[in-house]
Amino acid sequence: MTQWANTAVLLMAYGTPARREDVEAYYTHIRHGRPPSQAELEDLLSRYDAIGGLSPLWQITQRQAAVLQAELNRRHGVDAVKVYLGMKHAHPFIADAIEEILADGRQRVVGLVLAPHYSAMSVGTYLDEAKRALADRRPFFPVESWATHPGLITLLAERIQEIRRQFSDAEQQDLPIIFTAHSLPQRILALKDPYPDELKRTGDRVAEVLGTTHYTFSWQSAGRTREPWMGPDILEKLTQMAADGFRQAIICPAGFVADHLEVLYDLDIQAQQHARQLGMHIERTRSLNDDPALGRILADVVEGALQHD
Ligand SMILES: CC1=C(CCC(=O)O)c2cc3nc(cc4[nH]c(cc5[nH]c(cc1n2)c(C)c5CCC(=O)O)c(CCC(=O)O)c4C)C(CCC(=O)O)=C3C
Ligand SMILES: [Fe+2]
Repeated sequence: MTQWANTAVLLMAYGTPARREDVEAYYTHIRHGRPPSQAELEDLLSRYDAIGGLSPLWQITQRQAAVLQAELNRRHGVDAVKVYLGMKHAHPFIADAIEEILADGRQRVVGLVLAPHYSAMSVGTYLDEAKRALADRRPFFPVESWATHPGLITLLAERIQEIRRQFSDAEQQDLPIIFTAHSLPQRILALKDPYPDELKRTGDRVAEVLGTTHYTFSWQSAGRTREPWMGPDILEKLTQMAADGFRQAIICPAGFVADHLEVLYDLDIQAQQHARQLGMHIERTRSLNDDPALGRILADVVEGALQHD
């Protein structure tokens, strides 16, 4: 029998700078302590400017914690399972959240990342940081992946159905779906990292629910580093599709659960502009953000992690 009382959910997300003055420190943290060049910093600042100055990610992350908390309260009573936010690259950091959890006297910790697809380089590093900070002081129940949770599949399928209506009847006759996630350095492939397959499993299941075979995959938002990153990048993908005669497509950024720079800039500004130049009509699916359905999915995932306690 699972004991719910005194459980903590360490809900982890990327984090974003709270103020413009914090962008440099944030970027330095992402780069493992190496400060960016002036040009790199200005490039990042100009992308934030293009989406209105800063990212809404932190506000959305807080609302996502709230919908999960509401669902856990409904299922297990108020305060039995309490959600704590820990960011990878901004305040409150993962280690800060762990200290708060211990100070509150919580007896077990579920580690859950707001990204559905496991990679040792993404979700794996959040879980490693949580484990390091917890240092065996409480039992830890990590969630590695929720890529094929049935609720996630249904929700993404609904988001795709919803965006179809933005296209004319004629366009809907030939409307491929492009599932995207954040690119990672190519070296993860040599390590047999599950990440590409994780995204594929999500896309395959969503397409199956929609009853379509008209879909493909692409990576986006590759980092500005010297090493090669996984492709095809979404911009190359659109170029290729235009060359193959496609005039429209739906982009479903299945690797992300919130509106942030990668969605609002890389897709809504950069990819849109590229598509216009190619004469293509593209639309992206609405982010999950604080949809109560996301709260139910995350609550299921938390319960699944504790099943064997
Ligand atoms: C896998 C992955 C996810 C998805 C899973 C998850 O969510 O964890 C993700 C999400 C995000 N990445 C974000 C921001 C950035 N990521 C960067 C750079 C990098 N990302 C990487 C990986 C990922 N990142 C990597 C390996 C680097 C290179 C690091 C290096 O140099 O060694 C840079 C540096 C500049 C640039 O390259 O653009 C920025 C500004 C924001 C917040 C944006 C906002 O504020 O709204 C979000 C949600
Ligand atoms: Fe990133």
